[in-house]
Amino acid sequence: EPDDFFETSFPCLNDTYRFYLNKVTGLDRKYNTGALHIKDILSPLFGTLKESVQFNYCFDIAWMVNQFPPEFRDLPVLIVHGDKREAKARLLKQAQPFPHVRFCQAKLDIAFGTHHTKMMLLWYEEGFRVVILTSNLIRADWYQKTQGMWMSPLFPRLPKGSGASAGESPTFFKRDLLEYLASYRVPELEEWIQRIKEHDLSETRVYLVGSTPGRYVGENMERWGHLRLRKLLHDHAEPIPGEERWPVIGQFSSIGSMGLDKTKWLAGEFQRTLTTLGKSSLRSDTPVHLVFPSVDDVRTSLEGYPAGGSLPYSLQTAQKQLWLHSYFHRWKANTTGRSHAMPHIKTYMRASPDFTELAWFVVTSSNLSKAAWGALEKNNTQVMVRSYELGVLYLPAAFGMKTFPVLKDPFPVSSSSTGFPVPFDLPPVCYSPKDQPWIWNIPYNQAPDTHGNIWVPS
Ligand SMILES: O=C(O)c1cnc2c(S(=O)(=O)O)cccc2c1O
Repeated sequence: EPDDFFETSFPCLNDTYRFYLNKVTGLDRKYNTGALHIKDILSPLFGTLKESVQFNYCFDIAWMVNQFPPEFRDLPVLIVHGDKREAKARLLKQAQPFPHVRFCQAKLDIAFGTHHTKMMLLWYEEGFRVVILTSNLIRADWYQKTQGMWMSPLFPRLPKGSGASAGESPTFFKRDLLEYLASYRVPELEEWIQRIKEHDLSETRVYLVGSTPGRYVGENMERWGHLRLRKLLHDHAEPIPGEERWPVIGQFSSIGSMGLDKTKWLAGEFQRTLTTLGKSSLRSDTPVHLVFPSVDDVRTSLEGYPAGGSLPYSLQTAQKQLWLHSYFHRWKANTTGRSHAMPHIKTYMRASPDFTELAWFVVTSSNLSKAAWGALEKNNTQVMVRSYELGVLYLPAAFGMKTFPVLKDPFPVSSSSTGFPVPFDLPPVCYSPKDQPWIWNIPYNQAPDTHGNIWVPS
């Protein structure tokens, strides 16, 4: 049920799951009803903004300022980023003309870690809203890519003097969000932690799945990354008869080094997590489908080869793990009209053998990488996470269901559907023998893209 004046006035949003795709320029309008542009998210229709925080990786500050409606355009914005040294200087220089934009540098003390987390904290006159998303704050990420977000309900202020545990949700989202923010250990977020404490987050039905750089032992191993996901699936999902035949699907826009064979991480600890449902886990016979665009998917996309600029799979990494490519499936999304809008969204899910039901669904900033999800070390007594990541887990039990039915036609969106709007076609389609995974740092000059261009990286 729409939770407040704002959402009822916005055209038909799916407020069962609050999972939305970005608008894509150039699609039939049918495929953009219920999809959101950044200007929609920041619109007064969702609340009267007072201040906001933008957690992200890549920023175009002047463009970002312009996405706010004029009446909100000079309200304070805090940027949480991971840039250092010259990159940090360039970022701060971008904000020279905008005194209302301030910065907070996230600590990145482990090599190759990045600040991938994408989140908006929106403080309104009327309350508070959280958006967890996959898009950078640059024009190209909101133009012709498939991107996703979870948009929270409007969280009202708690009555004065409410206790510390007030406003908690059945999924402990308030505690977990506060712990995630506290993990930055930066003064700039203190006032935001305090503000969130004063609000009622009890209507939240998703679980928070975050990553914060560090080396974790003991109970702390289950706080972040894939061991956090495993803990949630162990504690809040039910075993399913014949679950070994329920495939796992991972879909992402970049890939890290997975080691010399599948046992090193993917088919070991990561698959053990993804196949957990209640007490049972590692099903080594469970099908694992990985969705990553082929060269032809990129070539024939709306953006053409330049879409590959946001699919940073390098030749150096790919040639060390040719075994991985046998898991790959094409990017096909006729269901959402987005087969030619390359994915920058990242999603993970467990589907029924006939792909009509889901046991769970995750939308996140996390790509297929040990840096994002964490990797066990020291004989499985420690887990190392390199990057900041953030996503949400949808579990049927939190929606009073046993499984999520897969929604066949998500567009135009229907606000009351109980079907889950999976953003791409199920079952995923295997690469043909001629298909190759997109690799971003090699030339493609044999066939022109949709704009008649070839790709010759420098
Ligand atoms: O959205 C992100 O968090 C993100 C992070 N990194 C990217 C890179 S690279 O830093 O890996 O070279 C290259 C192209 C796109 C990227 C991107 O979209």
